[in-house]
Amino acid sequence: CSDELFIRPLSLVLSAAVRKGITEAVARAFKDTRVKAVVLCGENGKFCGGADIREFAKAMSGPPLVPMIHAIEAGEKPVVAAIEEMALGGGLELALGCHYRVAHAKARLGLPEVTLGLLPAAGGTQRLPRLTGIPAALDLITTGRHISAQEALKLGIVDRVTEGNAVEAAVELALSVVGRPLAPRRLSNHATPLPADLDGVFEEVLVQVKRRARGAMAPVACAKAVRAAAELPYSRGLECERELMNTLFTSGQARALQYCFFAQRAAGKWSLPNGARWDNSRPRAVHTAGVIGLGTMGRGIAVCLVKAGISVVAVETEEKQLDSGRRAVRGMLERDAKRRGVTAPLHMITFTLSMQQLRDVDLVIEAVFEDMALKKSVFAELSRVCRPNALLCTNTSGLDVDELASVTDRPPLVVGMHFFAPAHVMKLLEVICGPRSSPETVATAMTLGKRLGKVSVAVGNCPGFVGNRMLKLYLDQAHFLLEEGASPEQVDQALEEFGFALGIFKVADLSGLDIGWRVRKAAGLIGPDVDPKFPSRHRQGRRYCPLPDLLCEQGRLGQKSGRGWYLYDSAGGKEARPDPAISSFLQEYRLRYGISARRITEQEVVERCVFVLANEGFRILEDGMAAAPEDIDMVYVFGYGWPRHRGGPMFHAAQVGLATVLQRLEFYHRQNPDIPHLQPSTLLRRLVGARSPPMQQWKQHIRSINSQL
Ligand SMILES: CC/C=C\CC(=O)SCCNC(=O)CCNC(=O)[C@H](O)C(C)(C)COP(=O)(O)OP(=O)(O)OC[C@H]1O[C@@H](n2cnc3c(N)ncnc32)[C@H](O)[C@@H]1OP(=O)(O)O
Repeated sequence: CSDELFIRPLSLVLSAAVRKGITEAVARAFKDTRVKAVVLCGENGKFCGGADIREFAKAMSGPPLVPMIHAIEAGEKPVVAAIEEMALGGGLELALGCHYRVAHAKARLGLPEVTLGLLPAAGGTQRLPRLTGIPAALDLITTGRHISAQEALKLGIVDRVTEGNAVEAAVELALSVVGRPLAPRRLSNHATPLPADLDGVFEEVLVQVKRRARGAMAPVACAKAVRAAAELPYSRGLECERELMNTLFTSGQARALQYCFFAQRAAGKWSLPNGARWDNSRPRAVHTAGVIGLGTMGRGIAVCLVKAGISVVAVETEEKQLDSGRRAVRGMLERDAKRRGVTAPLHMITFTLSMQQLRDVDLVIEAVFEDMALKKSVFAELSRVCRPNALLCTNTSGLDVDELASVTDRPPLVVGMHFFAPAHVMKLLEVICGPRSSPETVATAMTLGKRLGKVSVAVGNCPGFVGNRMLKLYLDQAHFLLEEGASPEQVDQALEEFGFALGIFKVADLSGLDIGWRVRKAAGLIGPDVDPKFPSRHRQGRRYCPLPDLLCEQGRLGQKSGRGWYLYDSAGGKEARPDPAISSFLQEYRLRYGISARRITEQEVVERCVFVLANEGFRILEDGMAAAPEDIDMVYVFGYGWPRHRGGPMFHAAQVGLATVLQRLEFYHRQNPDIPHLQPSTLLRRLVGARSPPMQQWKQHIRSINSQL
């Protein structure tokens, strides 16, 4: 209409073209005497997803965001942001520069820059604290969490929430405020409301952010920028925001986190050598699912399915297990519902001892004990019981999916779905594509994973798949380092300093040392021919470390037994304490085998553990067990506590420099010629020979296109 001007950003993100469009249109609107007020809204019902992250890697072009937002705020006509669906990052900062904000009830708002290694540097760290106060701003800016429109209303971030059309509501508001003074609506004019104990608030936040993301720079910089809003006038606060942003922007951490953003999305775009892809294979609808086995994994999987709105039939073999499984699953669902203020969907799950109850389900996820014979008998039975087109999935963590498929009447409908414990919490799902899994089956498993809130990564069918195949070698290095002179706490500390959520020995204690023990027995590494008094340090033609076996023989099984690599207060105790008994045990061991302990540096711990991961990643790429380095990285970031701000083992190798990684591996291999996995992989050598091309080009250097996917 003639008295208003609608300005529509062109896309989801504030690209150079969109910034240009907004800048020019706002200037026109402010000049045009017919225009009384301005409403900013997005295209296709989405306000704005923030700056265009892809532009960060390029030279800056188009009008910068800060002056654009400043011009809006300084304008003499009211500007109202109509927030539909989302206002994130620079999008929310743009809205904060407007004089009023109206949000649709379903909209999400947030400043997720910290998750990209950045801070809200378009005035967000200065305007938000002035609006909400310090504690709320610190929370939103240092975590990057998205909030609902209702929470935004409570915090004062939006002025109105509507169930109806947000643009119409914004127009109504805009027209109603024409002529009112704008100065009080300019957030940069506001004084920041200060909490009584300012120092205490910041100290607490710094402790929290350092605990949450070890070694990550951005959350600390975010807190510093908010502190500037508390202590400095707006313009000086803005300078501080800019300086902090400049440091972050060029950091390796920001590059790694932005890489993770795109890698996570790329992992969903799977493809198989037969031409089947994410965009040409239709997933099946899944309304009902069976879960077999209600141990730790089965319980978590059942909870995920129910929470995603899928009816579940949960099967156990004995009344006792069924009862404890039922109690555990119901408890988890009830606690979750209570947290979210909703009713627990207990009616969506039935518990039974009869496999027959699975006859009508769309898909079954088997989560029984990791034993091939047992799993085969379950799959043979499922073949008889389930309807012919039901998908059969196994939650194996490393067994041959094709061997399981071979006992069924439907190999194309068999696929691996490897969840990570606890399955209702951990974000990773490895989808194991057997050589006979059909495109539709793979598409269904990948889509189901997404529906369960997981990051699904398609991987090939080899022992341990991607994650555990690499983990084995990482763990081996840690054990060898103990033999050579390190202590578990020294290794863990180095890895935690690097950024891992937990050191490898703490992880091993948490998972239970008997798991690996069983796997080694099954692999024939432990057996009657091993001398119990003096177990060999060489098995199957390579160096072998019997330390974890010796621990298991002593009943030190980890946290659950109160003792493992660490000491715990009681069985199941959480706090890991260094155990002097382990120190003596290691000394005696070295003495017995004539190993003279040497001083091991933090650098050696990290390089050997981390480079061996990347080295195996290169072998996985060569073997065609993962389609791209991004997939390997996402497995590690979402399943193995790899620090996201280091991008993943493959990204880290590229960032350190492939030539350096090669040279360090060669060095360690020369020192340890009996550890074949320290020998640099062919692909790594070839990439270094080709002058370390960027990751997107690595595929071109894989000689035999040997994809198992
Ligand atoms: C001076 C500095 C000022 C400001 C700094 C910033 O604003 S940094 C950016 C802050 N914004 C974000 O972090 C939001 C990132 N995006 C998202 O969280 C989600 O993409 C979103 C917007 C909630 C939409 O989610 P949805 O699940 O619907 O889609 P999907 O994630 O698959 O994304 C669709 C495609 O859009 C691409 N994309 C999304 N956001 C951005 C972005 N900010 N920049 C560039 N590209 C973006 C995404 O990669 C997908 O494309 P694809 O080709 O499929 O990878």
